Amino acid sequence: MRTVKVEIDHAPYDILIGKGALGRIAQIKALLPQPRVAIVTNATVAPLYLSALQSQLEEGGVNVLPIILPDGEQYKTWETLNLIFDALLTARCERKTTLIALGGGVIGDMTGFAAAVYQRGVPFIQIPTTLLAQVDSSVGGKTAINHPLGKNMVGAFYQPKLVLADLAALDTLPKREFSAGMAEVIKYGLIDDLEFFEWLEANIDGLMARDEAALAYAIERSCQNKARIVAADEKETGQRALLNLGHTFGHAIEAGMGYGVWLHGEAVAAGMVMAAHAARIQGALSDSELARIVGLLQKAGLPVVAPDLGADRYLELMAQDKKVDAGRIKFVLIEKLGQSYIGELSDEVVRDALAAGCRAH
Ligand SMILES: NC(=O)c1ccc[n+]([C@@H]2O[C@H](COP(=O)([O-])OP(=O)(O)OC[C@H]3O[C@@H](n4cnc5c(N)ncnc54)[C@H](O)[C@@H]3O)[C@@H](O)[C@H]2O)c1
Ligand SMILES: O=C(O)C(=O)C[C@@H](O)[C@H](O)[C@H](O)COP(=O)(O)O
Ligand SMILES: [Zn+2]
Repeated sequence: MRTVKVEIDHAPYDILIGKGALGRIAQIKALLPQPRVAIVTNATVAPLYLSALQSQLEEGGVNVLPIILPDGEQYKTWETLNLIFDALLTARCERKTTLIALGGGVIGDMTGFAAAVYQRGVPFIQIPTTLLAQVDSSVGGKTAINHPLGKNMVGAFYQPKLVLADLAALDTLPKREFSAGMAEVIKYGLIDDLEFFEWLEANIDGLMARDEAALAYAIERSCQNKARIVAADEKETGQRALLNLGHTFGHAIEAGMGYGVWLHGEAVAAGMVMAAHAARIQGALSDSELARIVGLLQKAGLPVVAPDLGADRYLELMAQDKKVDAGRIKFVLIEKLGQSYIGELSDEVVRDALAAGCRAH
């Protein structure tokens, strides 16, 4: 079992990565202020992993309330969040009840938000079951729901007490969802870890074949990168925004196409290609470096051409981005291969990058 430590000073916590992490009941129990948990999951994950977790907790003397939500990004809403509160209140869950998120990023984001606000805050634990959730959404404490006008528009920063990333859970993950997780993995290489980007180029076949050692390394390195960035800037007053590489374009794709049509990771992949085009236009990337980024994303089974929503529609959607400051859109930009920064783009470069990102390669 690999352990990554997240050192946010008021709330340090561990990320355990490895086969069997889901069965680390002692670690969970040690953190419970009261032997009572609510496991929030969805209709797809429940039949796969809920009963094993629930029975092990119950055998350990923990009272378990399962809450099963509908599955899908389109359900990351106020209405679904309310189902969690309805269940917690009906079962008279108290302030010392711990919420456990068992599922992908949608479940993690909603459970974290529910934990942040239920009775003004209860403890929560992340048990991520998708690759994306294991490398990204379960770590760092961003929680949210979507709004028809924009992604993750209502939420809170609220850290989990523990993250259990069980590699065995990935065995049941559909290929398309696995690829979506790879987008966020590749993102870390492009943000500030050229060595990891090159390791990914060398090991992409093994990763796509879900080789256990390669996967464990990629998840650990991704979590280390995320933990380092979040520890330096938990509330995104500066450098944490680097984790948004490809997301300004990507969130516009998700909202513009209708939540759930493009998976988050797919939209981020096409968004990173748009960011790479902007860098190419500005001379920060060569043609061959742009081709390396596109090639790696393609080998990971990801789309590299964005839907053509029209530049004006993209600009309208991107104007809702949470990084907008005094009306100006801030982008995560590529300085060179393996190094990114936060900055602005001229209207002309944005339009050229949007047009290039929507054209076939
Ligand atoms: N908080 C953050 O820092 C952060 C970071 C990245 C993404 N996100 C958010 O995460 C969400 C995307 O997460 P996701 O890609 O995990 O999507 P998801 O939660 O929708 O899960 C993807 C699909 O896989 C299913 N699934 C989950 N685990 C499975 C398993 N082990 N076997 C079979 N099927 C399984 C789910 O039911 C779902 O149908 C988006 O809402 C995105 O905005 C948040
Ligand atoms: O943790 C972060 O910070 C991230 O930006 C990680 C992203 O992968 C993730 O999609 C996040 O939810 C996006 O945040 P948002 O603030 O743009 O909604
Ligand atoms: Zn993301």
